[in-house]
Amino acid sequence: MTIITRKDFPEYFTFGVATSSYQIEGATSADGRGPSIWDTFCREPGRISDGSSGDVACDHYHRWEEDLELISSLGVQAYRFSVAWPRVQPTGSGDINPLGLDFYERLVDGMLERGLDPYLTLYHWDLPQPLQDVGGWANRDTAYHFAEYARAVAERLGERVKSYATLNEPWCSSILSYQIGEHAPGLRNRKLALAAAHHLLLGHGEAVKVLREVVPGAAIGTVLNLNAITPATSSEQDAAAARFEDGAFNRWFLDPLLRGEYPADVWEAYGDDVPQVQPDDLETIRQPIDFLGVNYYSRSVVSADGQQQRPSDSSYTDMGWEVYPQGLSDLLLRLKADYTLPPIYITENGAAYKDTLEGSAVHDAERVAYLQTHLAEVASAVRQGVKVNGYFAWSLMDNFEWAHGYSKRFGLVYVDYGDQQRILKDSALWYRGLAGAKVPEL
Ligand SMILES: OC[C@H]1NNC[C@@H](O)[C@@H]1O
Repeated sequence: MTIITRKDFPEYFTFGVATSSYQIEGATSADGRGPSIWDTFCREPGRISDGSSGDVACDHYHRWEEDLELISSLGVQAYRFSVAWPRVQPTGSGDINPLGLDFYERLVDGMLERGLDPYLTLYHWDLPQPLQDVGGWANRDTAYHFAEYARAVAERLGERVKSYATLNEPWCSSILSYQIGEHAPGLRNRKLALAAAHHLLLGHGEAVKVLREVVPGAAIGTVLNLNAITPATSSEQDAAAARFEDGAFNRWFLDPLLRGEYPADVWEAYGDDVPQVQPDDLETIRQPIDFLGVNYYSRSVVSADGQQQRPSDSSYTDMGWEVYPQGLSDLLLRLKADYTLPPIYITENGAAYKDTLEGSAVHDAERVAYLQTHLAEVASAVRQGVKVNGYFAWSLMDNFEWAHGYSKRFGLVYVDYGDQQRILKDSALWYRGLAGAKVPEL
């Protein structure tokens, strides 16, 4: 296995860790926070594999100072976190809740005091429930409400926040949520899902306009989950299936954001389910961004019969995802070849494994290997000319893994949910050795 060191990365390269509000904060009714679609979803029987919710999670809302100390101890330069819209604007429109903004102001100031660069995500899936009551992202108005929420956050936090990402993984908050039904609000309607995807992208564009006005000195961008996609065999049928999957999963978001158009092949296949697009929408969506966040976990091996293939010579994480590091460099080189790109950040990369606490240690060798091999691919892509400015490990600590509840552990830090103790896994120690290393004299 390729052993990588800090000198494999450019001097300017940022190492960080990432989390999201609903997955770690808990305190779901504290200080004026309103209900989100995930609070609702978790109460619907059968939606969450272990019947849990984010009501307590990692209790980060109360333990944020301890957690900032933990992040700082990892030697990273940056912390990627998200703001809970329902804390800031409990109904999703109208009144702003100052106590909600107070929490994020404390958090951001706490980062700055510890020399951590705040990388903020405005929307990581916790939509205020009252907006869903009138259609959620399938309702075009939500895009405009999102821009006003972005204004409230940026006006309070300003350019103390180095980087503002509008969305996290719009494919998940539209297709997985409104068509596949695995995520909140748990609908199964492709027309609504494609409308939600369009309005998420429109909300991104409207929010970028607001952020350019309010925080012109901050970096502004968005975050997509993208897959490397491989046909199962060399047959034309499998190749066509892989092209379509690439179109529906990757290009459906990349093309509007970076080219101002939807992929024509996929648009045609969607027939009457395509979204209603107003004349100026795509110009709004395609505004220039300062960075593109890429979340990469695995690849898709696609066959014409629609079955996901599982190559027998690969290993798999606890999520059942193939460990395929080369897919990350393949993806980055493809993005460079096919698009005019802003700088890229790997805003999420990591793996769930069944971790075992042994005294006060977790020997997660598989996760160390996963991180090492994927970071080696990032270094390779950088050497080949892809402008990657940073990498955020998913996740800082074990947390609420959506429909899997607390049954999947992605953290570099183990969380004992019984007493909320945080315990550094071997992967945290390894990552500290890389991220915290002094940048070699060039
Ligand atoms: O499934 C692992 C992660 N993927 N991206 C979004 C995060 O919220 C997930 O926990």
